[in-house]
Amino acid sequence: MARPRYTALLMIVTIDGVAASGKSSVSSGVAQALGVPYVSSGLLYRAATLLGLEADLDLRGAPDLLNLLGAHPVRLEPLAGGNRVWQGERDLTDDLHSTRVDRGVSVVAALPEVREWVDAQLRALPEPFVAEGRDMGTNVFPHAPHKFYLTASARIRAERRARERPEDVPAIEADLQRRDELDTVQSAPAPDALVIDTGPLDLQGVIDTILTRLH
Ligand SMILES: Nc1ncnc2c1ncn2[C@@H]1O[C@H](COP(=O)(O)OP(=O)(O)OP(=O)(O)O)[C@@H](O)[C@H]1O
Ligand SMILES: Nc1ccn([C@H]2C[C@H](O)[C@@H](COP(=O)(O)O)O2)c(=O)n1
Repeated sequence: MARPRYTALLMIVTIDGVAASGKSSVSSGVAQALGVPYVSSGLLYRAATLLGLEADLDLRGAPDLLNLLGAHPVRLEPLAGGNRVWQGERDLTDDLHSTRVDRGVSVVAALPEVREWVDAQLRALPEPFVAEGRDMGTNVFPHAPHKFYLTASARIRAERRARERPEDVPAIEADLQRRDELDTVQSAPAPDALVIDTGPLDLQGVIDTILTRLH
């Protein structure tokens, strides 16, 4: 294997941030530059939400949700170009970013039992990787040597998301602000994380900002 260009190659890099701050896109770009997978922790919360919705469960009911997840295990496949989430042979990935999942996932993510379920899967993954989410640098991988936290105004984030979805910006902005509030508990930046306001930067600019700190 060629000599690593970045000191982070053999470690964990955490990229946390608020909803639609660019975590997945930036993590994918950083991971591809490093030649390592990136891990999208939010997808596991989204998968639990989707399966709970499909089973018509009360998303506040941890026991039924955990029974469902135990009976039909979910697997996160971290790849440098993007994550896939499987339940048996079923690829759930393309159904995880719907508005109905968006509107239910904060409820599921607030359940301690579901957080333990997610954290156990993340900590079992073989290093190195880039881990993105809300609490990678605070709770899941507190000893990671390289931590980043992405922010941007709700309006800027909504404008970016509107390019992906046929919804108007004010509606998306309101949804993002609601999710920000619901996710506040687990979304604070780690004290040793570099906070990056992505508002003035394009996507590559954010990726480069991070890579320059990984040499
Ligand atoms: N700095 C940037 N400049 C312009 N567009 C960006 C920037 N960062 C991300 N984007 C775009 O904003 C949208 C949201 O990014 P992304 O899905 O990576 O955010 P996220 O934080 O992972 O979202 P979620 O919290 O919903 O998982 C995507 O279309 C992405 O390409
Ligand atoms: N480590 C994490 C990752 C995500 N969540 C919550 C926050 C969101 O409401 C939801 C989906 O995350 P996203 O795909 O938008 O990054 O899951 C969390 O609590 N902790």
